[in-house]
Amino acid sequence: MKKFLIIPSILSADFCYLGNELHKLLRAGCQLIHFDLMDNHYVPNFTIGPMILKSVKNNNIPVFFDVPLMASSGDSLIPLFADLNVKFITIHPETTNPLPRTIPLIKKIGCNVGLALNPSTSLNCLDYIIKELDLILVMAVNPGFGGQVFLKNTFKKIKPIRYLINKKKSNILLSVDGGVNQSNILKIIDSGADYLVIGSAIFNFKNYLKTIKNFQNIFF
Ligand SMILES: O=C(CO)[C@H](O)[C@H](O)COP(=O)(O)O
Ligand SMILES: [Co+2]
Repeated sequence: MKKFLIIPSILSADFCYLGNELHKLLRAGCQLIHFDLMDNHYVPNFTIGPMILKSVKNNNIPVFFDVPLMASSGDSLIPLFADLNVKFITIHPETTNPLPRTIPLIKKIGCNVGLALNPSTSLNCLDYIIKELDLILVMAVNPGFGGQVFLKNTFKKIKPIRYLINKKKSNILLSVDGGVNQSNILKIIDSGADYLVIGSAIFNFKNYLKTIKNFQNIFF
């Protein structure tokens, strides 16, 4: 059976009870949490920033974060995430300096490097940079909102990336984000995803433990 990990996308959580939401996810076995930073400029929505992660850390909630920077001034935000239990900082190539200048900023603060590919972003941007990456985040929706429909063309992107990673015998993780649910998760895993980022198909249900177990039992 292929190994995969469910990564809850906190965008769909109830922010009034964020600590409680994180504890519920921990009880459901999720330690890595996807935290989209949105600036209402690069994407037409606004979320939360590093202050919240600081509060999570100060309250000793033992989670780690994958932080996609959906923000126009992506580079200037990177240092703000140092020492906040951030495992991956994931950048959109459209938002940064040339990637060879941005990637060292992420490594400097001890985080792993993720690259996000929007539905319209070509795979060509991987050519010169793939060996610097720890994670490729394939966006299956246009970034900005939870609860959108998975774009079927995404499969045409997941498969060649998986092929490329395997060909290079690389450990890069392949993550898929947007519109993942019970009816498409199996096909997404079969196409080669390691991480499944899931928002509404977890948070729309009361019992996260049961919902996440149902996703994990998909092979049985
Ligand atoms: O990056 C995102 C939106 O830009 C979210 O992570 C993504 O949409 C997850 O939510 P859902 O599973 O509800 O689609
Ligand atoms: Co996301």
